[in-house]
Amino acid sequence: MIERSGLRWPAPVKLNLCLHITGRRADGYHNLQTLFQLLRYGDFLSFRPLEDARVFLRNPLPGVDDEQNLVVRAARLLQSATGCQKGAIIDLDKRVPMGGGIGGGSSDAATTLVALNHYWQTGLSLSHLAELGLQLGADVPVFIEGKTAWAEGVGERLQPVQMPEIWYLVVTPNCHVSTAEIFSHKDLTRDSADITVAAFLEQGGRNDCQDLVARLHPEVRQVIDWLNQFGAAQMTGTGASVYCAFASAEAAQSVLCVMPKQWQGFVAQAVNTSPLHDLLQQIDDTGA
Ligand SMILES: C[C@](O)(CO)[C@H](O)COP(=O)(O)OP(=O)(O)OC[C@H]1O[C@@H](n2ccc(N)nc2=O)[C@H](O)[C@@H]1O
Ligand SMILES: Nc1ncnc2c1ncn2[C@@H]1O[C@H](COP(=O)(O)OP(=O)(O)OP(=O)(O)O)[C@@H](O)[C@H]1O
Repeated sequence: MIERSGLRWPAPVKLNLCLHITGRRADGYHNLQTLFQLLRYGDFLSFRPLEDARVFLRNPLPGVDDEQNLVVRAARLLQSATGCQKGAIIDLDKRVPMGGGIGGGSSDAATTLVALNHYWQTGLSLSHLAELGLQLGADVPVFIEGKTAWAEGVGERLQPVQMPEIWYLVVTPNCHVSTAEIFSHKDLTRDSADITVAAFLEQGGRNDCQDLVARLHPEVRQVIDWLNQFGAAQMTGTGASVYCAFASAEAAQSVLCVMPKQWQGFVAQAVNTSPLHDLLQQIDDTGA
């Protein structure tokens, strides 16, 4: 175990390069097909392990009770799944918009499971951690497995895919879209035909939630229309963020520079391997 103080654990975000809803399960959850594209951009966490079972979050999030924070919930879940009696003081450097459809909270949870599994020496495999993480959210497993991937089921059946490491501009309007509300809306399209990953790679795909979200939240429509001037804009997850691909960082940055000020935006590179896994590799290489 490495206990270097100041080790910063990345929690990268994702884009859904398509989101096809193919059916509704008996428990109300939806089966989907999506391409999870990981980005080199996200939150950072640091951990100080404790010899007793207390879990502290040093910087609470506005509007989120510490016990509801996915970071604390992930730590408690690992304790209860393994019987581990250790704890941690956790620093969360929150950089990404909350509730934006880019999986920020899910990625924080995934990084917490992976990091505490390391510090507490609980010895779970990544696939066991991914299975645990699914209890916290449908987007958690992909961040634990750490590969850009084609996903089925509710997002837990993952097949790594190599995608071009191009650049994305991601724009988040100032409105909140509830994932549960969109998935339970009567007008949501739930009968998309299953396609193969090869068909997606050849023809691309769409986001089945996009038209509904844009109708319910006109600001999302405005972002789509604005970004469409520069390329093919698409919404990620259930919104509210919208993205557009660029061949270079400079091209994406030049559009960010003229973005209306009422929106938040960032430019990030697409990556096939999560920065979290780059760090794990570095830890391995330096002889943990
Ligand atoms: C839209 C996506 O972001 C695509 O990556 C995910 O499918 C959503 O993942 P998430 O935010 O981790 O969602 P969860 O916290 O698991 O679920 C939030 C709510 O959305 C609905 N939900 C979510 C995922 C799914 N496949 N079907 C659903 O019906 C459920 O009502 C659930 O109560
Ligand atoms: N560490 C956390 N970071 C962000 N949100 C959190 C966290 N813990 C709990 N939450 C709650 O989860 C909600 C959704 O957060 P998140 O940023 O993951 O949404 P999202 O980007 O839409 O995710 P997804 O794409 O997985 O649907 C927030 O509105 C907040 O109430």
